[in-house]
Amino acid sequence: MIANLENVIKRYKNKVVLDNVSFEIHKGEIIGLLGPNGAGKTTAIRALAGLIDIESGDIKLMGKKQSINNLKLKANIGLVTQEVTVFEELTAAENLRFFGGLYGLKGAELNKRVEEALEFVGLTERAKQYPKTFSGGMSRRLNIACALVHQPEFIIMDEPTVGIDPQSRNYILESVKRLAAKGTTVLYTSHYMEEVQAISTRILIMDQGHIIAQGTLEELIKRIQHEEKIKITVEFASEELTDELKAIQGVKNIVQTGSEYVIISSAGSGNLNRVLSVAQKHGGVSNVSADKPTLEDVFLTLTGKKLRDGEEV
Ligand SMILES: Nc1ncnc2c1ncn2[C@@H]1O[C@H](COP(=O)(O)OP(=O)(O)OP(=O)(O)O)[C@@H](O)[C@H]1O
Repeated sequence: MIANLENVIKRYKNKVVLDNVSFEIHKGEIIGLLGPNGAGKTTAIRALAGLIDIESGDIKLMGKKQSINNLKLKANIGLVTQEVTVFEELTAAENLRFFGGLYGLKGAELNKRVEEALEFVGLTERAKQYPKTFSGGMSRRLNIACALVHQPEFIIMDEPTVGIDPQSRNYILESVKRLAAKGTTVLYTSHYMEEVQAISTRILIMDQGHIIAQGTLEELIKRIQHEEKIKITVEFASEELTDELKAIQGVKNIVQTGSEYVIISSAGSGNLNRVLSVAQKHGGVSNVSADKPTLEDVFLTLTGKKLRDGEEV
């Protein structure tokens, strides 16, 4: 077992940010921790990495109790923070030498690790350049290299792809898979469900301080497969239409984005005709589809919110 959180509670002032959070991470897994802004992902990671105290509960890393003072345990993990934390006045290689040095690496071993880390993130050619000359994506890749120069067995990445170009984003996602193929365990947080869906061997869904579901993508989708999902595009969206759709028997959730409505009903509701006749009454429908469920639907069914913007339905 790489990590184990048991009934972890963390509060900031009066707000419970981690509310009885429990999960396990096993060797070689790529865990995708998915949740909207403010769900508690970064707080969970900080607690796991021993950067903050918790109010109650237990956190174990590699079988040992995690705490703020456990420096030895921290040496076994790599943490890629949301903010890029490289030094602008050091070259890419010098940054890596600095971080490697913090973990006690020196001499030939340090040189080798620095070269490997640069190669791993595709920055070998940029070794002697300063981060201020880098694109956002390249800086993020250097940030990742700094967190893995000491070759930790567990690497935690907090939204490493926010605000970068698609090419660097793909590069980072591929590098996560390559890390896992080498036996490194990865915890990857994101509010992009496509990323989590693409790389994770197991997914944890977090909302308002709770882990609300966990499992493989297939397992999570199976949980909601009995739901009906109807997508319609209407000619005239209105509050009255939304209210009438909500009132149809069996309808559990409705998400409206402009003129598009996604209507989730419980199993066997057979609501397609009812939905269409309500929409007809309000000006007609220009498009209808019934899609296969995605991770976004799992989130929507469990929370009644869209993942991307945390918007209430
Ligand atoms: N140091 C702090 N002091 C007070 N409140 C905090 C602190 N850190 C986080 N919070 C609050 O705790 C909640 C969870 O925040 P957290 O950063 O863990 O969420 P998140 O899921 O990582 O979101 P994001 O994707 O925006 O980073 C938020 O409501 C946030 O405002």
